[in-house]
Amino acid sequence: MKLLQTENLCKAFGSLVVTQDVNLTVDRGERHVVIGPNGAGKTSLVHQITGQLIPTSGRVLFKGRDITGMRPEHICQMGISRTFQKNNLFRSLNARENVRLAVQAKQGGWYQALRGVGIRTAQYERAEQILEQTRLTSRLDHPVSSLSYGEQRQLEVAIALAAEPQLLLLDEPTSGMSPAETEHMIALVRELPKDLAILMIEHDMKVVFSLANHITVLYYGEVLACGKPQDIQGNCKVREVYLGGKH
Ligand SMILES: Nc1ncnc2c1ncn2[C@@H]1O[C@H](COP(=O)(O)OP(=O)(O)OP(=O)(O)O)[C@@H](O)[C@H]1O
Repeated sequence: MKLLQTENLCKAFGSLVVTQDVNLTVDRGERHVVIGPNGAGKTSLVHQITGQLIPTSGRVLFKGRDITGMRPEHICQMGISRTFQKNNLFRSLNARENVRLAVQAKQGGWYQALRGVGIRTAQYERAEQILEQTRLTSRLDHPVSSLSYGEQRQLEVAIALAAEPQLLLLDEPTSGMSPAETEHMIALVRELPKDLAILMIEHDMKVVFSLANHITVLYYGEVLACGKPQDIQGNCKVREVYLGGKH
């Protein structure tokens, strides 16, 4: 059974069809990157998987269960977590507190918050482990507002990991980054546990070919091609509409 499967997924905003019969699968541990020109429907596709958008038709299956149209919190609890194109951090809190709150949310929110100091200590320990995993140990006590842009994006990944996902969705994790920050993010993603599946939207071809073991190309909401990186690189249609273009 596939970890994630979309079946003939369609989404229209009025007469604008942004997802058309998309069939996509992700296996456990797969590093799957979705590419496509601006406006191809990549973010809309991810929003339908994570419940931010309800598909017009078709289904999303996670571990064989139909999750189509479920609420985002419920989908997250089931094992899919995500980052966004723009970050969602508590800017006045430090990195450790941001991640601890995410750990607390995973453990049951307010009920757990009332259960005392022992629980909170364990949450801080878990937050520190995740921040080490995302290369932010030296920034534990720094407020978000003092972190560099690249570090803030790393913190977003840390918060998504706090939900202990089996599938992590990263929406343009390197957009706006300097070359050095991009290299750092590539290394961080490479170091994530091998059994964690990742579905990533990315424009930077260096990042795509550094990380992907599977690529889906979207074009006007449809899957233009799907396969291993070497197949995509050699695909004439893809080269014509995408890789050979300005992207
Ligand atoms: N809520 C909405 N209402 C109407 N149209 C929308 C909505 N959200 C997205 N769209 C349109 O859907 C199309 C696909 O947008 P989407 O953001 O999914 O593309 P994308 O491939 O992620 O683009 P980019 O690479 O620029 O982020 C665009 O034409 C966009 O304007």
